[in-house]
Amino acid sequence: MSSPTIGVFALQGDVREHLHTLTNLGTIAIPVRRETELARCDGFIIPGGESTTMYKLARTFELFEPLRQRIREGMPTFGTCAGMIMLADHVIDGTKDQETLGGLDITVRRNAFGRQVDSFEGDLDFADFPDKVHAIFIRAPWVEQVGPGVEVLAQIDDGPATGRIVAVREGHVMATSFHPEVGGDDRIHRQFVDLVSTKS
Ligand SMILES: NC(=O)CC[C@H](N)C(=O)O
Repeated sequence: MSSPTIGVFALQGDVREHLHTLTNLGTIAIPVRRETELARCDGFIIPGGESTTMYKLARTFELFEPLRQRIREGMPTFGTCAGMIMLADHVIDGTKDQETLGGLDITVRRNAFGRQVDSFEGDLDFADFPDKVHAIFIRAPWVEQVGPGVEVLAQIDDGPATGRIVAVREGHVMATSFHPEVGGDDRIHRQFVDLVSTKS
């Protein structure tokens, strides 16, 4: 099969790291700022950044509705950190006018880990990977509730946040609270590319 084209939401956030990882995995990775670029994509990544700014820019650039539509129609989509917030059906501690694309039947809490430990790293068990994933959290959300169709892929297993859900998948949509695009471990991206390849 020919290489899938995977778009990265490029109006805000750590776009370059995702493009780099996707290119290394042999996909055609493109930054997406407008609807015509979105139309070329077999799969899509929403990076870390600032979800309220992402929301506003997506509206301004008229990407919000087309993107929401593509996700509803089944385009495999992966969100990291702010991207997870964008894909959540419900947000706690969002700003008043913040809307999300939705796609995951989850409730996320923004900036959930609190000010004092707002950024940290740790090793996590992740779904069926034999070795732990090194996870980098930067003012990250956690998943407070999941609907019946949502698969939990990773949870915090140490410290005061033990048990908090930080990676999920529901059908063609997956998300992590942390940043797998940073740090050189491409296993989660690889899993996403497999998901795109089986769907396209
Ligand atoms: N690193 C990140 O993506 C942080 C997410 C940010 N706190 C938000 O609410 O959008």
